[in-house]
Amino acid sequence: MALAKIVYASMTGNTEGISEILEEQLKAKGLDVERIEAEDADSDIFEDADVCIVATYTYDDGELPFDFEDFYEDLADEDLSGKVYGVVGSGDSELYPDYFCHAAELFDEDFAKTGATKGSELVKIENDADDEDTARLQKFVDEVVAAQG
Ligand SMILES: Cc1cc2nc3c(=O)[nH]c(=O)nc-3n(C[C@H](O)[C@H](O)[C@H](O)COP(=O)(O)O)c2cc1C
Repeated sequence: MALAKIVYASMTGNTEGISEILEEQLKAKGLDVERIEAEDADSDIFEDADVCIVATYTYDDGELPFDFEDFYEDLADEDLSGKVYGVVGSGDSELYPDYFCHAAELFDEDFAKTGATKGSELVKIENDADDEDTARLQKFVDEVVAAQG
């Protein structure tokens, strides 16, 4: 069975909630799923995964969460060819219009350097996921799963 790993950082719970929705949706598609907090993830965490997902909020005017800094620095050096990736961001476009979900954009760019296949476009969510966002996440999961070889 294919293995999906979701690495996430969450300070106030919004991204954690998003990661839980993703877990549920991926399991419903028949995948094994592991959800790992960024602070517990080494850069080689995706080595045994078929589907690699990062979910992150953005901090301090476009910055990565502190817990993701080391992981992010090393990600582009990993060889993830043959795997599929997808990124989901949570942010606040009203308070931070110029940096909305910027950390998620950074991850999306870096994953492209790993040789992995982009399974779906980046999903940006306004704070916590509502029903509409859950439907967008379902589309994201459907596409990511379908992109596997
Ligand atoms: C100090 C601070 C800075 C933030 N900076 C940004 C930002 O630059 N861009 C953005 O989209 N959201 C920004 N946010 C909003 C958070 O990313 C957003 O509330 C997110 O849902 C938090 O996720 P979490 O509940 O998983 O911690 C900031 C929030 C705080 C408290």
